[in-house]
Amino acid sequence: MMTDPRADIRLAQLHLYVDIHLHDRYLAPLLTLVVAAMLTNWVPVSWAAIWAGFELLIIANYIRVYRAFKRSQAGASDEPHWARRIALAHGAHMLAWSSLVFWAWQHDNFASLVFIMLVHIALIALTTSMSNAHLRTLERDMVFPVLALLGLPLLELSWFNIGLSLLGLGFSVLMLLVARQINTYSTEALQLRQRNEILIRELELQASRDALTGLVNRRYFLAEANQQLQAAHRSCHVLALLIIDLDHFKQINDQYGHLAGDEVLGAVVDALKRNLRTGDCLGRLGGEEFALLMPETTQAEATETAERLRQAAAAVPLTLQGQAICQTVSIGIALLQKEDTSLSSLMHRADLAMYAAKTQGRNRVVCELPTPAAEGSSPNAETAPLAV
Ligand SMILES: Nc1nc2c(ncn2[C@@H]2O[C@H](COP(=O)(O)OP(=O)(O)OP(=O)(O)O)[C@@H](O)[C@H]2O)c(=O)[nH]1
Repeated sequence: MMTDPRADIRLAQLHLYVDIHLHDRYLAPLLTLVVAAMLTNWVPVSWAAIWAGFELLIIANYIRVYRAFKRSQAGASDEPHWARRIALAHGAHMLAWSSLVFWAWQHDNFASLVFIMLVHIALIALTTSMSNAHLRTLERDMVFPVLALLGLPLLELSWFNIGLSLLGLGFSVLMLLVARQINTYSTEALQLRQRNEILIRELELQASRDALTGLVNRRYFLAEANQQLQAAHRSCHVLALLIIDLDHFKQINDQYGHLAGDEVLGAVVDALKRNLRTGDCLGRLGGEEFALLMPETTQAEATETAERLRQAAAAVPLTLQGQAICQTVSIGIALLQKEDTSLSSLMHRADLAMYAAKTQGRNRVVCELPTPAAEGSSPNAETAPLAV
């Protein structure tokens, strides 16, 4: 399913926001205790304790929400939900700290003023630098600090308080502009990363796929087959390899042209694909030759599948220049033996079986003769002669 790339980026930004804010789990409780101790200069100890108690609960809650988000493996469509939950949980923290203005404010008390401004400036500076990763949450985080600044003149309507409020608001606006700029840069960086990931995925796909048929290419198939071969040896499982080759395909090209030949190749491969089991790997070795790797497959099962594929290819309805065409395939089967330490001997035997099918008239399946131990058991059998 396609997702909105901007939604993916917003989700990545929310992760960034949470990662940065998770540092708070050590610092915020400590700062809370220091500030509560200082608060006792202007409010009774019990009030400061209540403030600290609430704030510690709020910290525990937003860290719980952050962790739940990190564990949730949320997709891009869940981002608005988590952004709201996180903004709500962290908003409570912003409210608690912004409210210090009202707890500590005292008429004509210089120390209280310094405390308020210090806490408030630090709050705005920390918020804009820590929350800028996710713009919407940053804006929500800034609501309470700004409201607290606007509320200063309500405590005492004086030019001094109005000036402080304006200075604070000016500082907040400036910090917000800087935060937005940083957010623009981080968005660009995330977009670049996203584009790179898409390009790398496309390149990897192109490097492993055959453009005409969409099958895995020779290089990928051989790597996959080598891995399957080692795994089959380790677990003593049977493994079958089929080589599938189109019959008299040159005639199609010569008579109807290369484009028509491409069409036939595509149609035959589509028919083969429709008849595969999950777990089997069909690859294009080159030209009109294909290979099918069938893990945990006995000779009887491989022969049955090969026969099904042969019939499916021959049944593909093809019409070229008004003429009905029947494109057949010849299939050779080899089963993994204990002496097949590398893929080449197994492929060689499957190739020999396929050529035997060609020489015997094409449009048929040939399997190397099973030794008694090979059928339905481990790949520890002796190599057998070809059988038709
Ligand atoms: N249209 C098209 N033709 C291809 C492609 N790859 C290989 N071929 C052609 O496939 C033909 C293979 O011819 P041959 O190797 O003589 O085999 P054949 O005619 O199928 O005969 P047998 O295999 O003996 O039955 C050649 O004409 C190649 O040019 C391809 O991607 N598209």
